[in-house]
Amino acid sequence: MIISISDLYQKYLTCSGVSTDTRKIEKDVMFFALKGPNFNANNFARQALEKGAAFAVVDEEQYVTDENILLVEDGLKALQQLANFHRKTLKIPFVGLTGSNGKTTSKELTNSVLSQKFRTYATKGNLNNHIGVPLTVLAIDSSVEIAIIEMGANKQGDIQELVEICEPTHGFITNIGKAHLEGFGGMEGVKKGKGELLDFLSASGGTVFVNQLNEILMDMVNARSFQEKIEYGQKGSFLSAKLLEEIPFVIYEAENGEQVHSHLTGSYNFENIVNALAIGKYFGVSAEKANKGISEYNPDNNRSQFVQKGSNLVLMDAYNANPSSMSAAITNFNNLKADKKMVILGDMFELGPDSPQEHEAIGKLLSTCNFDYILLAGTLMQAAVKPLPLMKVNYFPDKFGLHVWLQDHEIKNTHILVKGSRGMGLESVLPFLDGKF
Ligand SMILES: CC(=O)N[C@H]1[C@@H](OP(=O)(O)OP(=O)(O)OC[C@H]2O[C@@H](n3ccc(=O)[nH]c3=O)[C@H](O)[C@@H]2O)O[C@H](CO)[C@@H](O)[C@@H]1O[C@H](C)C(=O)N[C@@H](C)C(=O)N[C@H](CCC(=O)N[C@@H](CCC[C@@H](N)C(=O)O)C(=O)O)C(=O)O
Ligand SMILES: Nc1ncnc2c1ncn2[C@@H]1O[C@H](COP(=O)(O)OP(=O)(O)OP(=O)(O)O)[C@@H](O)[C@H]1O
Ligand SMILES: C[C@@H](N)C(=O)N[C@H](C)C(=O)O
Repeated sequence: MIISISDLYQKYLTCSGVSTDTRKIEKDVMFFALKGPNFNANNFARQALEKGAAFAVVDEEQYVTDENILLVEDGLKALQQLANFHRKTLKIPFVGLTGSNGKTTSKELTNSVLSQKFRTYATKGNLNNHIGVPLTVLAIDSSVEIAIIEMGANKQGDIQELVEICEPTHGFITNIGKAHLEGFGGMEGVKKGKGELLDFLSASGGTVFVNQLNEILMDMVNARSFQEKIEYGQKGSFLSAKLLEEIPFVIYEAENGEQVHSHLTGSYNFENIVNALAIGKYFGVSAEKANKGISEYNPDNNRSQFVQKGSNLVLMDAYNANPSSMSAAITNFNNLKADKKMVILGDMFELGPDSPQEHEAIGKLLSTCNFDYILLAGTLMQAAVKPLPLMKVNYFPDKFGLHVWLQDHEIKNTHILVKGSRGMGLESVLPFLDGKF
């Protein structure tokens, strides 16, 4: 018999957590069997119990072979409904955020600031989709005072689905950029899709935060009405900070006059910092503590991360790439003072019909920069070569050619930017960059 969500919730309350993967299972969890492109996890229900799960939730009756295997109509929907059921029991602020770029960094910074004063729970890593958001919500226990939920999308409707699960009380959009253009159907589609967070906050009496310096976001916010609107970024507004240096690392002057040194590079990361400062101030975190939260945050996972390789300093930004973040990273790197500079750039995915012109635009931007080496990899990046006839460019249709080139050329005392879409996995170049070849 199909179990109701409220009965499932009573069982969840006796569990140590929730898991969707028998390869990473922990004792006494509730295992949800999901279906994906590679596996039907109903097949792993018994294995989940054997590995220590307290219950396994399946959506095909033939797998109900134990009293602790529970049947639901649809495993994914049940996971989402359970998360929302749990959400409704948590009477705490939920800060929801989305945007084309800077979500993870803004989320980590916001968490770092708020955790100076509160017990917080923030999305782990990048668990930001229709599976990741429910898992995040279900990991929040009653000791948590503020939740920070990152929401990702690659098409319209995604954010709508996520806000209905996590019901944010507060929220902001980091920015609107040229990311996932294929699924969103262009920039207007991105605005509409990301705007689903604003629609929810508007309809539910929530609080919106908006950086006044971002005209697109201001227009989107001003097109809706909100119970509470917190505008920041400009002198005289709710909160402002002054960018003093952006490269190699952002240094800013805070409202309390402190000069704060961050571990983040580029003016684009200053925007992420200001988001976190505004939210911290709203929730009553003192300026000193908020600044401490910002200066303590050090990026990892290949997002704007400086790595020393022999005599070379590598700016690893290979977690993802799209026209907005690629342009921001190139422009920032161009401003960096160094004797020798190299860029290793890979394809940007999910751009649909705009892909050739967006790659070409990156070539045009590179033609205005001053780099000693330009290495471009991937079939899409070929379009970036055209605007660079007079420059010394090395183009490789695949990573193999790029690796061979790096093996054959001894690169020393050079600053190197590495950026490309996740699917390119450009972190593979790291072993070739320590100048030992
Ligand atoms: C469904 C799932 O969680 N899959 C993960 C799994 O994939 P796998 O290759 O093993 O195969 P299946 O998906 O077919 O598996 C089905 C289930 O079977 C489980 N299972 C498998 C084998 C086994 O021995 N035991 C098992 O229990 C399995 O765990 C499945 O539950 O493993 C992969 C490797 O770890 C994971 O990568 C895969 O995760 C998928 C992709 C996923 O969506 N995970 C979420 C928890 C998540 O939040 N992932 C984020 C990335 C989110 C993201 O891409 N965000 C985008 C925007 C969102 C767009 C949205 N519309 C979308 O389509 O997602 C952004 O730009 O930010 C992360 O992992 O970082
Ligand atoms: N405010 C910003 N504007 C433009 N680009 C940015 C901004 N913040 C970060 N980036 C770029 O995007 C990269 C990824 O940052 P981050 O992981 O914070 O974004 P994200 O939106 O979470 O991406 P994803 O959802 O793919 O993880 C950074 O390394 C940087 O190149
Ligand atoms: C990894 C995923 N969240 C993402 O950002 N995809 C784009 C297309 C990328 O990899 O650059």
